[in-house]
Amino acid sequence: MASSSTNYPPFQFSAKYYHISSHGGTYIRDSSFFGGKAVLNQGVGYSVILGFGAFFAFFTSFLVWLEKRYVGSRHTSEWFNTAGRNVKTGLIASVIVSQWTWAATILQSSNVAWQYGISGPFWYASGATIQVLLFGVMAIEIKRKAPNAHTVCEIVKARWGTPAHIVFLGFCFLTNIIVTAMLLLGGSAVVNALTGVNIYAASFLIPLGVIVYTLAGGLKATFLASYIHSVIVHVVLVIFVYLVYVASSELGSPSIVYRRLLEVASKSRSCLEPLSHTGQSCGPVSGNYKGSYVTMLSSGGLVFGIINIVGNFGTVFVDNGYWVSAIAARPSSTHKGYLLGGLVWFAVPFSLATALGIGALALDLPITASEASHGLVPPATAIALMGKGGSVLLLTMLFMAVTSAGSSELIAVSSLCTYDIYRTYINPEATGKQILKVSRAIVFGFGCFMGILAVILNKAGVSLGWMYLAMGVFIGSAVIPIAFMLLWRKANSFGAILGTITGCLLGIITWLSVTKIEYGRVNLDTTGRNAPMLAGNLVSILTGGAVHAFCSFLWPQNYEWDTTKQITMVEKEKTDLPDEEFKESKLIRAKKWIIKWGVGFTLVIVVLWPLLTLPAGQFNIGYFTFWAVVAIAWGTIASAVIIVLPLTESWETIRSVLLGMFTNDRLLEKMEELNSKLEKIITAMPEAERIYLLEKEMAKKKEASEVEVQIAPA
Ligand SMILES: NC(N)=O
Repeated sequence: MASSSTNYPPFQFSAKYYHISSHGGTYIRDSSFFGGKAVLNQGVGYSVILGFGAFFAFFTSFLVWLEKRYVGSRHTSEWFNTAGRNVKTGLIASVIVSQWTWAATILQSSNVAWQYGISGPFWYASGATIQVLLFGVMAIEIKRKAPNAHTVCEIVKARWGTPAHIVFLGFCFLTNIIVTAMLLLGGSAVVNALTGVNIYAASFLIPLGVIVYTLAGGLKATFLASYIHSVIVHVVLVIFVYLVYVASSELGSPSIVYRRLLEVASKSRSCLEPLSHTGQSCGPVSGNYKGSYVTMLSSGGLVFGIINIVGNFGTVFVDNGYWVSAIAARPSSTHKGYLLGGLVWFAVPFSLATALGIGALALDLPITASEASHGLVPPATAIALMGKGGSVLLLTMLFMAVTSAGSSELIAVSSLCTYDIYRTYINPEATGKQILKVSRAIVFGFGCFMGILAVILNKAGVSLGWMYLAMGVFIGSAVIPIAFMLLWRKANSFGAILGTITGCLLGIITWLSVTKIEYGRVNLDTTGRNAPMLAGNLVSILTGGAVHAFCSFLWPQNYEWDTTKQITMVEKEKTDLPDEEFKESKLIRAKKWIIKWGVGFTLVIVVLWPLLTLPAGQFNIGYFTFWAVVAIAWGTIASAVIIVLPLTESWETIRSVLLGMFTNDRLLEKMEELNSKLEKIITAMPEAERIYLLEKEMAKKKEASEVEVQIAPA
């Protein structure tokens, strides 16, 4: 029960996070959860980083080798950078999920749950799902308007020329750098907190395994690895969700979690020193209806939601990685892959943070604001509920997220450098071999740069939470111009350049000015607060779009995508896809489909769903239980789909590989295939058929006469 006395811990269930002062017998809340002490030893940390890294480097390279040997993929530069443009819905969805599951998805979503209660995970998930759903429209437009492109910037250059190309190349690189920085900041902070591995060593070692398997197999290796990473992330997600709401002896049911959430936020709770410390969660939540954690009426949650929407438009639309995945997809799969990927991904922040972030509050853990913003809420809950096992599970999940998203960033940067710098400005006649060599050199170079960048940011004291909120200020201005590029024929080059640059500059000026006006000083702490971040994010994205639209109305380009359709491949690949796949009428139908479902789901998850929750005010126990059941069900169904679908879809390929590995049947099948192809070619050419039949006849006669010679007595 709550108490205003300092002689008792406020709740029995969290008494272990209080200690008795050495003089005077008063209870003091622990000043932090981790207290600088690692739960696991360094050996475990190094084993996870190096062991998993080495395992995936070996395993995915092996899978790619199997595919080459038994399925017959040719390892050209096109294959390295586009995976043959033939990837099916399930694998594309799994790639999107793993590419979009960052360290922040696991860590920052629980941080906002810890700050704002149930609205935090909801706004994290919905505010970062809609971009993926809507990108499905862009994905289908790439197939229609730039079917041979390798990167987004190739399309920019083909439509708007060199100056725009250089500007957008800069923004795309900035996006890759920001995303990579967040991956390593979150990854190194958690590895350091859980295992004591030096934070700088972790920053350098985490990218190592990723570099190796990306080098070995290019995009296809990252796709195969992504599937395995997605499976592991989802299995661990389901474990944690069931642990908090079903199985744990400390929590274990929505009703217990609900009651605890009311108790820890109650007005009567004393939050004075030493029963709580500045920055720890204690008592009513400022900005929430009735100070409650169980309400969607949260001003902080809503502001975070808006910042989240803006920032994530930048990190999808301006991240070449999503364009590369769309390019790699087969035309009939691309839009469905993005829709399915978005809906499955929703579960990762929503279900996981509704479990681990809300769980941290319900357990009344003495987490500090600094620990939370460095991403340590989920590991704290995992440790509190499962001890060392929980921290190993969380570490594994996080490592999977960081490495698979990291490898997609490596490929994104490598294809930009290769096609947009090397092939465009240095060696336009580059052969496939040269392209492949440059792609690999960039993967290695950027991988090393990732490590150095993380060390610099860690030294500067930048946290994952700060970076996550600031990303939209820097790159948001490029979002609308990039979307216009494929969607609006009037959109002109001048407006795209002007809008993108002025939007970014005005966004940064607004962000820093609001910080100065509101808080009087500009530093990492004050610039990271909600009000300046909201202003900077909104000004950046809206200015970019408004300036571009204004200029395009004044001087419309009236473009018909003829030059984007002329972008060429390096090696002309033979495609296994039927012509039907590229039919304009089919692609138009696909576009209508994704507009209907993408926009429909967007409206449901950012407008309808939150509106429906408002009349509930502070949730009652039934409403909260329903909310928890939705989180459990979404997590479970999404996990089942993303694990099973890619397997069933690729069953033929898996069967081929297994047959090839364990029997000679595959060899015989291949020979039969070859034979029938040869026959088809020959029957299509009457002259060749005549010679073929003549030679066959002669061979028969020769064989018969040899037999006669052998039978005839000497
Ligand atoms: N990918 C994100 N925004 O978690």
